Amino acid sequence: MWNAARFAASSLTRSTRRFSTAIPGPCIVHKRGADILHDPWFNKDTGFPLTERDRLGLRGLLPPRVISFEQQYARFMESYRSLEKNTKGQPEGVVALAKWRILNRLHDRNETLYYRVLIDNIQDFAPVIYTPTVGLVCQNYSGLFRRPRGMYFSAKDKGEMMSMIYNWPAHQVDMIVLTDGSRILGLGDLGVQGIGIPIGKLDMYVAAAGINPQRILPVMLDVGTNNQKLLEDRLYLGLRQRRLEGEEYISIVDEFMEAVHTRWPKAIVQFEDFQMKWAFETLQRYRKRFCTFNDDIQGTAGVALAGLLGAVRAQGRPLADFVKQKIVVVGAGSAGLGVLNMAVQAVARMAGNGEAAAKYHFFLIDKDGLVTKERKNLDPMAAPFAKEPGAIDGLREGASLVEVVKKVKPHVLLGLSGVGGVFSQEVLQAMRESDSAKPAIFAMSNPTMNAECTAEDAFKHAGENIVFGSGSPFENVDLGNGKVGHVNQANNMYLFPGIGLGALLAGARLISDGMLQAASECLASYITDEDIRKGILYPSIHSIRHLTVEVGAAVLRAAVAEELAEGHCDVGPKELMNMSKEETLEYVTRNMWFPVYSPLVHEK
Ligand SMILES: NC(=O)C1=CN([C@@H]2O[C@H](COP(=O)(O)OP(=O)(O)OC[C@H]3O[C@@H](n4cnc5c(N)ncnc54)[C@H](O)[C@@H]3O)[C@@H](O)[C@H]2O)C=CC1
Ligand SMILES: CC(=O)C(=O)O
Ligand SMILES: [Mg+2]
Repeated sequence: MWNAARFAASSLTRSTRRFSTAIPGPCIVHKRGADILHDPWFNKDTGFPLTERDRLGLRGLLPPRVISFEQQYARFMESYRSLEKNTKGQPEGVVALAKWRILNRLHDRNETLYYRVLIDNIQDFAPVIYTPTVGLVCQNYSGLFRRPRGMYFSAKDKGEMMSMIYNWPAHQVDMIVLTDGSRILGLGDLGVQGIGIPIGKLDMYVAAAGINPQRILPVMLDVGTNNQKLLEDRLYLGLRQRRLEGEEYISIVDEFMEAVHTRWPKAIVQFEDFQMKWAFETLQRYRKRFCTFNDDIQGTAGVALAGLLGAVRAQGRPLADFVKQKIVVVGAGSAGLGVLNMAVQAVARMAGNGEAAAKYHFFLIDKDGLVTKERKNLDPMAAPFAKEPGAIDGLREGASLVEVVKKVKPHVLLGLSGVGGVFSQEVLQAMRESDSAKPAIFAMSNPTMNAECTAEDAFKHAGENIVFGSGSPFENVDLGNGKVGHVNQANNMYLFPGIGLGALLAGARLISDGMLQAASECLASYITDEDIRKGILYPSIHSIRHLTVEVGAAVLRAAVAEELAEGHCDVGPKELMNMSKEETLEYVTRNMWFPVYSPLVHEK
């Protein structure tokens, strides 16, 4: 297995590392000849040196000229840039899918080159392999399907999973992203087609956290779909049945979790894009037994909290003023409730009083308007945030968003509703009357068409003085006279890679609230006061690998402090405990994979 392609980590800076002359250690392969060319983990295309071609039985299977990694890289980028040029003016979706296809073909052929171009060009490529294009890919997945990636466990595999898990070719798996496809971004139930999400998230793990791509596993749990259009689609590749519910459903997830942990006891499982009821239920069910977390509930909450704290700083106020901020959260799903729970914990910590007082300033709105205690069938997860009807500015059960904003004059308006445009012109204009000198608007739903508002509309209607964040990327807004409205990408991608990396390198037994809080605080403190004054709440995606080192180290140190760290490979818990902050950063960086061609050595 590939274990030596690691770079001297201390040289990692905020900028991207260029081609190095350091000779990477060898990598053992158990294949020869054409089998290697067809294995994207080991394939180097025309980059195999002649001696290696001899060693591996490749002579004659490739054109004779050896092309260097740098030349291959340049050649790929040239094709990508000409594709961009040639598709100019074509519909957005067509261009997006064409870009995804060219990257996907490289992914399927040569992972080393793929991850290198991804890391170096993350700003250009993240929107293709992650949100927004990944949403379009999922919607069209059955038609786009050419080669499988990851594993599929279906309701038909009940009783077989313990043996199926051994069909995966890698001996070791560190990071698993699992979905059941029931709530893919803001696009709803996409059934088996949701596999694109675990693939995209794990690509971000490799690019940002340096997780070895041979040790990642995207997984789809196909328990059916309630999407009628898909059930009637003759091309649909998933089970053509309605979703399992209740005991039948949970027994499938249980069996999968047992199978994974039998084969890879230290693997971390990230739950992604589960509908709310199962998102919370599975989190409670597994978080104490396995090293697992729910990205939509916990990763999103950490990123949002960092943004909320940044918004306080942007107003020129001390952090302690967070307890006085009035925050309207639109969307009472797994993401919105996750954010509120974490924000309440933060307020309670800062104010040193009970959580009940903290909730006073938080307002929750769902598809039926303001959530109050009068709500029929009030969801128990939303109940702690339900307001006493009439108690605040006379606001009644089900009050509309615009009414709430007009009466509350919130410091922050945060959308996790999955509904595009729900921050209408009237709502945004009402934010001009906010009690904040610099109101914050977060339109966090994905993909772009599901964002609660566009960046342009936010600055146009709510005023130039806002801070703005969106889940999917938007261009900065030209405000005229040389002024720029900065757009932050408020996306859990700034935390989940570091959470997974820190937990992995700690050998954490589980992922605690303290570890998640450490991740969020690390992100919040990453931004300088000077940047905050410009409305910058999150780092540029260029810095994501550097940020992830810091987040990973913070998570690791929190695991050590809580005595949850059992050690990783040959680094035991005592050694982790004795590491200084700098040594922890160095340890994390040293263990991150970086794509270079390693000499391949064949072993039977
Ligand atoms: N930026 C980021 O990092 C993340 C963004 N998200 C996005 O958040 C969105 C929601 O995700 P979940 O909470 O998991 O979904 P969910 O389906 O659990 O919850 C959606 C909530 O929105 C409410 N809602 C629907 N229509 C509404 C309307 N017109 N006005 C007000 N509320 C309305 C629903 O009642 C429900 O409470 C998705 O679009 C997802 O892409 C989720 C996780 C991370
Ligand atoms: C970003 C993410 O996890 C979501 O939109 O679901
Ligand atoms: Mg998600």
